[in-house]
Amino acid sequence: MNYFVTAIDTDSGKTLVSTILCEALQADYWKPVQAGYPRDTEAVAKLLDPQRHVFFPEGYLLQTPASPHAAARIDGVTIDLQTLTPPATTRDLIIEGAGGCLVPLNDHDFVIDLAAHCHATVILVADLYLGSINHTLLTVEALRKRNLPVKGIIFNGPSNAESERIIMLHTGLPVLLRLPRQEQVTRQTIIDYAKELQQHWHA
Ligand SMILES: Nc1ncnc2c1ncn2[C@@H]1O[C@H](COP(=O)(O)OP(=O)(O)OP(=O)(O)O)[C@@H](O)[C@H]1O
Ligand SMILES: C[C@H](N)[C@H](N)CCCCCC(=O)O
Ligand SMILES: [Mg+2]
Repeated sequence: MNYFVTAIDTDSGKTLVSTILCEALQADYWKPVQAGYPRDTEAVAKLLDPQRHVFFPEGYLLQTPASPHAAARIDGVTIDLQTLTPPATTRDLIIEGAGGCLVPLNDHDFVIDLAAHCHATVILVADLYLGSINHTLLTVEALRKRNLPVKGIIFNGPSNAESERIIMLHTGLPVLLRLPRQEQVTRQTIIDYAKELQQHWHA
């Protein structure tokens, strides 16, 4: 099964959550479009057992840390959604987006279109900064408008009980995990939160 990890913004914790998902589901990992360095694929691979997962090469590895459509233009390439076919694997595949849902890949397609193109179920990462209620509800509206299946939300970083309550009330989505801010992210962090995620996965 393919899972597409998106978020309400860039730097919301998709890479960290993707690593936990790979551990929890014993899944492989693919970042179709990487804009700038360090590569998310390397960050994920560093925290997982290399014997148990495949870390597929990026579809587009762009040099500039910018919106993919702009980074691609700087590199003199155009991102073509049709070339971004998920790699074949017998395991589950965790596909990590770039930035949020409506980040442009080119003048026509958005990151959210990749989720549909990959026939993936979406996992939404939301942090709880002031402004995140609006960003989260808008993101869920955009996903629903496209009839994309959404497995649930993962809240990342400092908690905010009232924000969580109102987001759950309006979206009806299950919370798959709450991931507090870590002083240090180690292999043990990934193992611990993978176990917690497994408990909510089939609930
Ligand atoms: N819960 C957390 N505890 C500690 N550090 C975190 C946590 N969540 C995210 N970070 C750190 O914040 C930074 C941004 O997170 P991350 O790279 O996962 O974001 P992203 O959504 O994948 O961004 P991008 O759109 O660039 O892919 C990273 O340095 C990451 O290690
Ligand atoms: C470079 C960065 N870390 C992400 N990979 C891309 C974020 C694009 C955000 C575009 C936008 O919403 O303005
Ligand atoms: Mg990332």
